[in-house]
Amino acid sequence: MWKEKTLLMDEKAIGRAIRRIAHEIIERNKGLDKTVLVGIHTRGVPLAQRLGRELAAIEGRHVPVYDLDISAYRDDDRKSPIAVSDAGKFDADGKTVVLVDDVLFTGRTVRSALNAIMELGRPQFIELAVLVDRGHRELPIRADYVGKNVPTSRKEDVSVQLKETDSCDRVVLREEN
Ligand SMILES: O=P(O)(O)OC[C@H]1O[C@H](OP(=O)(O)OP(=O)(O)O)[C@H](O)[C@@H]1O
Ligand SMILES: O=c1cc[nH]c(=O)[nH]1
Repeated sequence: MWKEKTLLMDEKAIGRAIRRIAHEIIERNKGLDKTVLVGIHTRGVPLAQRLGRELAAIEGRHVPVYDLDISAYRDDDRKSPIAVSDAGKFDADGKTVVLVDDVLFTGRTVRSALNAIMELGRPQFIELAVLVDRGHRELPIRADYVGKNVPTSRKEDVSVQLKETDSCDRVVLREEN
């Protein structure tokens, strides 16, 4: 049983973090000409969609958003690890792919996502955006865009809740009861 300990981000803080990351992506990539977003299932997908809407609102242009379901990849179902959620086919060749996830912990999910993307094309750059970086990396992986850095113990858990998948927008630090 998990017990909620601390509210790390409320709805406003999540919204502000996504807006800031959108500005950082535009600044770092000098626009959005080659940018595509890939949300990692589950909560990376609505976060990528929100980021896509922010980018469109700021720059006045559409940015493709795709879903990546790592569980399909891990189960060795190579048929379609990328579920296309945007018009047209996933095309990463020469592009800047921004991977989006809710929490970065050991880095193993991102490693699987990198494998899946590299098998599907040859992006020029792959960047990583996460809402929360909670530390404890087990692989040499870091995020380029971070909503909030949260020092945690290994016994704790960061629970990201989003309206699209949960009943509300909040990020909570939990501990085992
Ligand atoms: O850096 P890591 O150690 O890989 O941990 C981070 C991953 O763990 C969670 O996903 P989870 O596998 O719990 O699935 P979910 O997104 O469906 O909740 C989270 O959404 C990240 O994708
Ligand atoms: O704390 C954690 C660790 C991995 N994935 C999560 O969603 N939270």
